[in-house]
Amino acid sequence: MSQTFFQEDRFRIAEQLVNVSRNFAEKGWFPATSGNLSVKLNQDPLMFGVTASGRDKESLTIHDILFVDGDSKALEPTSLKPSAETLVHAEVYKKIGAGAGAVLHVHTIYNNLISEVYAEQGSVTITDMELIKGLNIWEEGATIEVPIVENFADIPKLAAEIGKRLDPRVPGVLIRKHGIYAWGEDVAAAKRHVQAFEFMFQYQFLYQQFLRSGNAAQLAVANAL
Ligand SMILES: CSC[C@@H](O)[C@@H](O)C(=O)COP(=O)(O)O
Ligand SMILES: [Zn+2]
Repeated sequence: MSQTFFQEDRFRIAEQLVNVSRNFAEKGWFPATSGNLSVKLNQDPLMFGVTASGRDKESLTIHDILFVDGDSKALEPTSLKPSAETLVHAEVYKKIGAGAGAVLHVHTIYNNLISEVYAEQGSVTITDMELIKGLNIWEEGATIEVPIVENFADIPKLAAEIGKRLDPRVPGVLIRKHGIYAWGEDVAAAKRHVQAFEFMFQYQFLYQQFLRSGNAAQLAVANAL
């Protein structure tokens, strides 16, 4: 990769990350500086732009993005520290290849709830929802299994466990009581995937709660009258 290409792309990439960061921050998907974002520059050798650790995503700027290699080492001198979870991004890029051009990580109430409710099963099954098409899965009545991994504090271990569970058809992995990592071939696709997952997690959690509340039985009786 030439230095010119790198210089031209870094600005474009940083701007894309800032835009998606502001959008998700408005939804409250980055509480307490949580979350991290990246865009791939090159697959082999791996190079990507990633958010600096501990940044408030509501006020992210292009100066909060640094460029790293597959071992999370900065590609150029910088005072910025890469996200503590940079190795997870690298793992997704290495394992998914061309299908992962951007990786987005958010912490939300519903992805945390759903990851805990289905933790013992090791995955959450989502079936026959229109927004599965938002993941670019078009078959009628499709079913997906979103993997759930334990929230290991050891990041190399966390990255390795995520790597073992990746399914190229399903562009996301939940971490138990932590959040989701989702990816796509570019930032727009990764953003769409995060939105689709979050919608489906919220629906699934609330629907299960509705079924357990007894309202479903009342509704069935009312419909039968
Ligand atoms: C502020 S708690 C969240 C962190 O522990 C981590 O999970 C996270 O998502 C952000 O880490 P960061 O190093 O800022 O990229
Ligand atoms: Zn996190």
